[in-house]
Formats: sequence, structure tokens, C-alpha cells
Amino acid sequence: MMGLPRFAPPKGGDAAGRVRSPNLFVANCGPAVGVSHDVIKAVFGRFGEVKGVYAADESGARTIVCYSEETSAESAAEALNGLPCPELNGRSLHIRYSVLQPSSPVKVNDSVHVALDASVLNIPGLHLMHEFVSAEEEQELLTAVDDRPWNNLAKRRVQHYGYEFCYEIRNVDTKKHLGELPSFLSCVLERISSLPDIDTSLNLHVDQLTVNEYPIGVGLAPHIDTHSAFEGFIFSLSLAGPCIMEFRRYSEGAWLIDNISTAEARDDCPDHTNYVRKAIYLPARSMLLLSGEARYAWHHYIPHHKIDFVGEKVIKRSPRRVSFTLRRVRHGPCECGFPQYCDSQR
Ligand SMILES: O=C(O)CCC(=O)C(=O)O
Ligand SMILES: [Fe+2]
Repeated sequence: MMGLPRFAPPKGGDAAGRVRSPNLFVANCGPAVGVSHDVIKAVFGRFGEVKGVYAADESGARTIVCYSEETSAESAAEALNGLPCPELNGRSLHIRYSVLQPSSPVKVNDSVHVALDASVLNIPGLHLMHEFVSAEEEQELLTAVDDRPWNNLAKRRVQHYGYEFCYEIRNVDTKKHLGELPSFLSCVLERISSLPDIDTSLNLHVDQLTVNEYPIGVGLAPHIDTHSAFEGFIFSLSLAGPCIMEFRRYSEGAWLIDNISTAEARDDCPDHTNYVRKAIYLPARSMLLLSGEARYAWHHYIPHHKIDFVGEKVIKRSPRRVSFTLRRVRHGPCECGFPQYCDSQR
């Protein structure tokens, strides 16, 4: 079972078959096609107060936008349906009304085997290093960030060093250098620079740090870090608590859907066939490295769970998980070998 809100096309309607609802089903729009829920909320928010933005199903390309008022949904549907939307990467949205069905939870096969080591996942460029920092270093890093100001996002808190990451555009302003990375990070940076050559083509010099603090039960929507924003590697250090990270390789068709027909866009049929799913357990103090295919072509996702099933074990998330995402800002276009996922090559 999955905790997605359950929406369905409304029945009946007026004489012209028009149905009213404050909720819209929006196809061809979602994290799998490079559009985050934050951006969707901002765009649809122009037409009235948006109460929530949810995945309509597991495709990552169909979204439910819930307004407080029916009239807002109507204005948005009129203005945005069928037209390319410049703020949403020029995508043409397919919009219908949707109603909440509280009594019928979506049945989704949510179980995926959770690996303890990266090697068994067979995702090129994915590495997991256990006990990358000691328990003492972990405490020092947590104290250092807790002594500094946090920025509140909707469900989690963040800090940025080196360069600020802007969530609206999912990119960084390369002209705004915030300065060197803080000295509390030196033990981590030294350890990164002395890593055995994982890939000799990678220059692992890091100049941007995002600290994320996730309260229990909070995860992160599926996404690929914007290719044009960061170079070909991403480190993620887990502190204070564990999580599961799921990886999804969407088929090219799913990524490139530009015209979902009404039949294909059915919201009563969650579609698991358009991506490959793999998952790994990230314990506290472990360092994950995404490079190459793992960084460029696989979505990463942290399920919004309070409890994770890892093999036979039931693992409770701790009150919080703090992650240090370490990257290098890119100053030119991305020239990766995965143009279908690349904002520089589309
Ligand atoms: O918390 C994490 O480990 C991942 C964070 C992440 O994916 C990101 O900041 O883009
Ligand atoms: Fe990410």
C-alpha cells in the first residue's frame, strides 16, 4: 500500500458534461519529466491558493493539483490545458478535473528489495562507503550545522555553502559565490580527495554543499540533479539517521512523453512498467557517490516512510536524518552521454 491520495475522474457533470472540482489531474507534468512539485505549485499558484500537489500515480509524469476553490481550478484548466507552458520546460499539459476518493486507497506494490551494498544493484557509477566518518566526527558535523541558521522549506530544513541552490529553477547562480566551503567540512573533503581512483576521468573537487535535515517520515521526490547545475558526481553523506534511497531508470518513452492520450493518462491505473526500480539502505555515517550513469540517468528518491523494510528487518527512521550533499558547480553546458535526461542537450 502506498500513501498516495486517491483521485479519480469525476462522474456525471452538468448538461454539457462539464464537471467541477477544485482538483486537477495534470498529465505530462511531474518529476519524471523534469518538473518538480515546487515548480508546479508555483505555476498553478498563479490561479489561486494551491492546497497540495501530489503524484497522481507512480509514473512521475502525472500530477494532482488541489486548489482551495473550484474557480481557481477552472481558471487554471482554461489557461493551461493543451498549451505549452514556458515555466514548465515548454511542456504541453493535459488537464482534467479529478475528485478525491477517500475510501479507496491506492494499491501499489511498494516493495522493492533493499540492498545493503551498491555492488549488487548494478548501477554503473553508484558507490556506497560505510563508516565514512566516525561517530565523533558525525557529532562534530551535526553540532557545526546546528550552530548555523537553517532555511525552512515546506517539509525540511536546508543550508547552502559555496553556492546557493535555488529550488524554483533547480539550479545555482554561478555568479554568486558564497565563499569557500566551511572549515568544519575539512575532514570530509580530505577523505574525498584521498579516495582511491574510482573513475580517473572524474575530478572530485567539491565547491558546493547542501545540508538537508529531514524529520521522520519526510523524504525527497524523485529527481535527477540538474545536469547543467553540477558536474558528473554527487556525494551524499548520511548523518544522525538512516534512510532508503530508491533509484529509477525511466524508459526513454516515459521521459519523453509529450502527448499522453486520454487512455494512457488514466489516473485509475498506476503504471509501474515505465521504469526500473532499485533501492539501497543508507546507514548513518555512510557516504554515497553517484557518478556517470547513476548521476546522469537514474532518478533518486527517498520514500516518505517512518519505517523501512530492509531484508527481514524493520528499521525505524530516527527523529531526523541530516545529509551533506557535496557537488561541484558546472560552469558550461553539460556534455554527458545521456542527452535524453540532459537539460543542456534538449
Ligand atoms: O539527502 C540526500 O541524501 C539526497 C539529497 C539530494 O538528492 C539533493 O540534494 O539533490
Ligand atoms: Fe539529488
